[in-house]
Amino acid sequence: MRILIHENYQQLSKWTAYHIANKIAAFNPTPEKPFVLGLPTGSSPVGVYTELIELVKQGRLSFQNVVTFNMDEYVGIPEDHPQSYHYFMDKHLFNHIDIPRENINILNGNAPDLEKECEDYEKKIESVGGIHLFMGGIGPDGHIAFNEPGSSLKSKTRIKTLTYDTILANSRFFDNDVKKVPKTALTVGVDTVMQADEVVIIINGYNKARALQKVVEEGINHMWTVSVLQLHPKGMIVCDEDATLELKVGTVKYYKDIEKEELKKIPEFKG
Ligand SMILES: N[C@@H]1[C@@H](O)[C@H](O)[C@@H](COP(=O)(O)O)O[C@@H]1O
Repeated sequence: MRILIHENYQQLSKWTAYHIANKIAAFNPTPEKPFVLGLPTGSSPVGVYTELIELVKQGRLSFQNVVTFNMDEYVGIPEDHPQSYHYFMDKHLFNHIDIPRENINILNGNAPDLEKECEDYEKKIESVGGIHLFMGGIGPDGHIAFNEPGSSLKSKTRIKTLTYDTILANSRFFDNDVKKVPKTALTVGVDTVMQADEVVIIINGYNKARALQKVVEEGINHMWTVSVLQLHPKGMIVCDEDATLELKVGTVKYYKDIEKEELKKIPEFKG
């Protein structure tokens, strides 16, 4: 598992966006052979989305042959609700890039049969040949997508009940009223993410420091679901200095040293 410690959020966002853009360009996607990208919501990826939009606007990157799968969606709020993940993705990415609407996949939290919706989502991922790169964020409790503590590390797409911690954390988007936050969500499973060829997880800010410490310095544990990344052959955490607060000084030095060439690069986009 690689850990890239960037000075700040801006640098982290730029590095990650350029990393993704380079992967798409190098793949040389076509309608028959699209690049398949897994995407998260939340505040963590917003900087990456802003950078990707900029590359598209400059005419240097195209999403014409990119197929996306989002991680999760609340159950029971309308798609045009400002806090739905459908709305979020349109606002922060899809409305500003050249991706065909039919290439966008987001779980439908209002489907008449939610279990079938989840099964169909897995089948759809399979039918396009799997996900090439899955980008993710984490909750302060180390959850990935909505795989709350205690989720099976082999889980697939399904309905999950949200923990009080998550409801509380997300109430900032619902007028700070926990009662307004949906209590269930549809989410890809831990294993759905792990099946991707490459996984890139963004961890930024002080409130993620404890989770980062668990994931990097402790073992794989279902109580910190993102820790399963230790098993991925191409797993990467991209974090900022703030998130490293709980890591040992030696750990931080170690990763900064082995990644120093990569960090120096602030990658160029070659596409
Ligand atoms: N389901 C989402 C996660 O996918 C996301 O990673 C997390 C963190 O959000 P933020 O990036 O705003 O901290 O929020 C929600 O729980």
